[in-house]
Amino acid sequence: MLKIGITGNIGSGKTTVSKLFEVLGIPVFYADTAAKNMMTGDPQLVADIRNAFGDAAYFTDGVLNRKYLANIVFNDDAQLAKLNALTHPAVFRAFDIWVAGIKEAPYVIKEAALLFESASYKMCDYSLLVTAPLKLRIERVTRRDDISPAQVEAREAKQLTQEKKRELADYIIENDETQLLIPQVLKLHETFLQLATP
Ligand SMILES: CC(C)(COP(=O)(O)OP(=O)(O)OC[C@H]1O[C@@H](n2cnc3c(N)ncnc32)[C@H](O)[C@@H]1O)[C@@H](O)C(=O)NCCC(=O)NCCS
Ligand SMILES: Nc1ncnc2c1ncn2[C@@H]1O[C@H](COP(=O)(O)OP(=O)(O)OP(=O)(O)O)[C@@H](O)[C@H]1O
Repeated sequence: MLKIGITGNIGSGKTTVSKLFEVLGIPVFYADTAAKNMMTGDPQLVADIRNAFGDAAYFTDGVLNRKYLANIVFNDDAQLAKLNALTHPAVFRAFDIWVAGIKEAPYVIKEAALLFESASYKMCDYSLLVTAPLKLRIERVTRRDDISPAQVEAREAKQLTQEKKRELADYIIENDETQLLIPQVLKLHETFLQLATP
């Protein structure tokens, strides 16, 4: 099964692009959502996170306290590395299980914020980067989330630069609002269908 990894820096539009591929019938695995599901649903991971970050990482009803955790990890590289070391292996395993369960698709997509940083692109056949200028990405994320521009920039600083990712990516979608997204997605869909044809 052909595997395409979709990534992009914070606010680039990788989830928006992934949803367009879903509309075309392509199964998409959302690594970040999988991570979050396991961070509340996998008892071993929950115990590890409580041990590493304290019981305050969870509300009393078991919901992950994302603000608390974000405040710790996005202000301290060692803490972020600790969280990544706990969550990423679990996400990798979940992706393999998910792919094994897909029977009838020409190709599948893994959407992951940290595709290149976590080396999970090595488990994909091709990578697709969604890009947009930082100013626009900050505007998008502060409009979408309860987060300040400085907090968006702090997260951006924890990710490989967009320029570095341009060098690593096999395909690029420019989501800077000068080009429409849908035609770019349709063109790549055709390319991936051809790549998937034996
Ligand atoms: C720290 C958490 C709780 C903060 O939650 P919050 O709702 O504030 O942010 P959200 O998850 O929506 O992430 C928004 C964006 O932040 C950036 N981001 C998230 N996790 C990371 C990370 N580990 N390193 C760098 N940037 C990150 C990404 O651009 C992401 O798309 C959450 O991001 C998390 O659980 N991260 C660990 C899981 C993970 O590594 N996910 C990344 C892909 S697998
Ligand atoms: N071309 C576009 N035009 C207008 N709004 C857009 C466009 N692309 C994305 N957005 C909006 O910008 C915000 C960020 O997009 P999206 O959530 O897809 O990005 P992301 O890369 O997955 O973000 P994050 O890294 O924060 O998870 C969303 O609110 C989305 O609706």
